[in-house]
Amino acid sequence: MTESAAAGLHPQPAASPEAVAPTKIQVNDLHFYYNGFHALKGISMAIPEKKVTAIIGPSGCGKSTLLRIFNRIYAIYPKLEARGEVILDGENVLDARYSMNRLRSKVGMVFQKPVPFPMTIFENVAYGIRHHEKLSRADMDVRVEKALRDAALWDEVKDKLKQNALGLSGGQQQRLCIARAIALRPEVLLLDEPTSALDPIATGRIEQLVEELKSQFTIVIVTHNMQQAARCSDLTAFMYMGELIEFDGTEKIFTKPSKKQTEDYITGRFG
Ligand SMILES: Nc1ncnc2c1ncn2[C@@H]1O[C@H](COP(=O)(O)OP(=O)(O)OP(=O)(O)O)[C@@H](O)[C@H]1O
Repeated sequence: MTESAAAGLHPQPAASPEAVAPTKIQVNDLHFYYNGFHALKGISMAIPEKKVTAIIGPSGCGKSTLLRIFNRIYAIYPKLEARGEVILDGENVLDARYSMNRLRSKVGMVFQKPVPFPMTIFENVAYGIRHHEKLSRADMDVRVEKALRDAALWDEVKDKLKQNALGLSGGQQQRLCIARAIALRPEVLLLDEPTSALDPIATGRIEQLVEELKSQFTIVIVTHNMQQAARCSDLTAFMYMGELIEFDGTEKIFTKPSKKQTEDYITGRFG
């Protein structure tokens, strides 16, 4: 733990019923720099296991940056730098000795725009599994079916598994991307504005899916849509200009926030 976190300079949010769950990811005094630009400033938070944590805040406040640090996407760019700790199950994933392969198998990510690979629906799911495990054909069939069922897509695609995934609708493509991520059996699922390219019906389907998946995964979702955060998360973090302003149970954030900045944002006074 860093000195400032150890000294309690970044106190954890007050205990709320939602927060009473084991911590899956502990963030300690996290700072992030884009080529010298200080994008995250001393973030500390405890993300509970098998709950949905939403990250909200105005454009440019650092939501996506924070999410991407959880699976170290930035590490491929030489001038980007993270300081502090992101402890996943007791180990700091920012430590260069923490293997990228291991991190990717524990932490899955789904992006804003669904990007299926230009291959069959079946192969989209099987491809990543093959990279990590050697399965028999029969076992692979079972794994792919389970991932597609868990992503609530199986019934719609079971008769066209050999068709190109690019022929699916946007909402189906996003559920396929979720299937692809969960097929690797991650423990944490990161969703970066997963519905911003979708219509309201497809959005509702994904929100319902998030609710169903939280019994199996720890989910962190970045969203611009406050109604979405209110509908589908247990905890909500409000960020502003690279700082974590408030982090608490979603109901409390939306009905009785402790900070004026949070209240101004959720009541639409800025942002
Ligand atoms: N590749 C980059 N290089 C330099 N600065 C960046 C880069 N990516 C993001 N930033 C800056 O870091 C800050 C945080 O960006 P980030 O994308 O995390 O915000 P966000 O809250 O997710 O925004 P949005 O809601 O618009 O997606 C912004 O000031 C942004 O301009």
